[in-house]
Amino acid sequence: MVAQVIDGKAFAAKVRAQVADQVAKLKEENGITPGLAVVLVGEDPASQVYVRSKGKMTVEVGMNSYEHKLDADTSEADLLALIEKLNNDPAVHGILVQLPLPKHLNEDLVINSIDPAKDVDGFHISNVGLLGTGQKSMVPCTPLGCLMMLRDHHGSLSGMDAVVIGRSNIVGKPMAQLLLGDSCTVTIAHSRTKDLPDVVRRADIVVAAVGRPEMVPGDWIKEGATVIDVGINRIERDGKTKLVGDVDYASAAERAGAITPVPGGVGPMTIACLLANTLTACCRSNGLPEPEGLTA
Ligand SMILES: Nc1nc(=O)c2c([nH]1)NC[C@@H]1CN(c3ccc(C(=O)N[C@@H](CCC(=O)O)C(=O)O)cc3)C=[N+]21
Repeated sequence: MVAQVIDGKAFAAKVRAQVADQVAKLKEENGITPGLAVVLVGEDPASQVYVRSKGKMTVEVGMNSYEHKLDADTSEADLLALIEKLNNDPAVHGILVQLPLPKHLNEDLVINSIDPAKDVDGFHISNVGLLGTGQKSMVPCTPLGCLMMLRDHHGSLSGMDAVVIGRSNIVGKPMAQLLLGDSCTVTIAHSRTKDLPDVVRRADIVVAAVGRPEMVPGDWIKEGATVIDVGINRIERDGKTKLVGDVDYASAAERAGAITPVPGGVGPMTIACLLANTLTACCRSNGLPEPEGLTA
């Protein structure tokens, strides 16, 4: 089988266009402009690239973008004070604190200081609990993007066997919750999983989110399975830097029914879902109906 390529870049452009339409309507009918605040602590070059790209796309869909760049040695008290200010700012509907944070800052404490209604990353313990109990929440952007692509490709996911490789709070665990919510039979696999290849071979849906370049070879993939590759790993090959996923694309594409490429798969969907979440947060805070097709 030669896999159909799931074009995340094109899908993300469609999602952003939907968001832009709704933002235009909000402005015209309600005089409201959604606003997203992004907080970056320190100078990690990769983080700077992502933050720039998020800011650009936020403005492109017609929202207000507020960027806060803080020195790497910013104190926890100063960061918490900024978050408190953003929590109380009515022009700000979404707050994202770029992760990872410098070591001296307590990530859990910082994330849990964000107003859950503005937590567009969906990392606050309240949102994690709401998602886990099937209640309305803010859903983490990367898993939401994966779910949108899976629903678009399959229609219903009901009864499918899904294996999520990776158990992070940011991707693996919320991804498993969303798949369970769509009535998949879900396995969360990780570095200690016994017979990982055989576990993966049972799956109709494989979501790889481990952060290890090309660790899933094609012969772990069941013929016709759908492969969602969340990994974004920068590697050196033939003297050049190259972006690869957690899946060995070439061999997996020979067996999968459908597969997301890296780059151009999950990554662009993550940012599109961040904008979708900001719109959702804005609608909810104003007591307006939620945007259709942009929530879990
Ligand atoms: N609080 C927080 N929320 C995040 O959502 C968050 C974060 N912190 N820290 C860093 C990671 C990483 N991340 C990406 C988003 C888009 C691409 C993306 O668009 N990638 C493109 C191209 C990447 C490239 O060329 O470098 C692609 O895959 O096609 C990648 C990575 C969001 N993150």
